[in-house]
Amino acid sequence: TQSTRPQRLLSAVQKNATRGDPRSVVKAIDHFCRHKEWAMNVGDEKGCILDSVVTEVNPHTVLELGTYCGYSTVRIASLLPPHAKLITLEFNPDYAAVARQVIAWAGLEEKVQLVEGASSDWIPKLKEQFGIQTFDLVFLDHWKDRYLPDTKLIEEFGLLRKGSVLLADNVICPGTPDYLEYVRSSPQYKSQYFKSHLEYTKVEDGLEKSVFLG
Ligand SMILES: O=C(NC/C=C/[C@H]1O[C@@H](Sc2ccncc2)[C@H](O)[C@@H]1O)c1cc([N+](=O)[O-])cc(O)c1O
Ligand SMILES: [Mg+2]
Repeated sequence: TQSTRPQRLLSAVQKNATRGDPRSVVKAIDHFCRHKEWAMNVGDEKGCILDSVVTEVNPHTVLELGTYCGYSTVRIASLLPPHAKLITLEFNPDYAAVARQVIAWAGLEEKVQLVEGASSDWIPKLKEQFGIQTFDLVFLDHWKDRYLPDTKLIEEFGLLRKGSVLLADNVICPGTPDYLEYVRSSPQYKSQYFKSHLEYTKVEDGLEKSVFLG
C-alpha cells in the first residue's frame, strides 16, 4: 500500500537524524519539507520565533493544540527545563502514530504527553486527568476555526493564570481572523504580532503572541 506523507517524513527522520538529538530531527524534517515534500510544520523561520518565546517563558506546563507530525512538539520539548511537561492534543490517529515515533526518535518521550482526541473534548478534562493547574504556554496550531472556541474553553476551565502566554501559528495564512480580532481587542490580553513567512515559502504569515492579563 502507498505510504502517506507523514510516514515519508518519519522515514526521512529515521534515515537522516541522530537518535536522541532533537536538533537533528528538526533539521531532517525541515530538509525533507524544503527539498522533497512540503508539509504543514511551523517550519524553521517561524520555528526560531517559537524557540525565542519558549525560552523567554521558560514554561513548566505547555499545551499544544495540533501535534501533526510532532515537529513543533520536538522544538518546544527540547527547550523545556527538567520536570516540565508538554501536553499535545492530536485528533488524527495516523498523525498521532507518526508523531509518537518522531518524538521518541528525538528522545523526548519523558517530557511529552501526546493525547489522542479533539481539543474541545479534552480541554475540559485536563485538570482532573493530568493534575494540571494552569498552563504557562499554549501553542495553537490545529484547525484554524477552533482557535477562538478553544481559547474560550481554556479560559472557562481556568487553565490560564496572569502571565500565561498564547502563541498562535498561521494568523495570516491560512488565517484565523476571529481569533485575531478577539485577542487584539480583549482587555484580558496584551497581543503582539511576529511577522514571518508561511513555512518553506515566501508567502507572508506570522505568529501572534498574547499574554493573559487575568
Ligand atoms: O491547516 C493547517 N493546520 C491544521 C492542523 C491540524 C492538525 O491538528 C489536528 S486537528 C485537531 C487537533 C486537536 N484537537 C482538535 C483538532 C489535525 O489532525 C492536524 O494534525 C495549516 C495549514 C497550512 N497551510 O499552508 O495550508 C499551514 C499551517 O502551518 C497549518 O497549520
Ligand atoms: Mg501551522
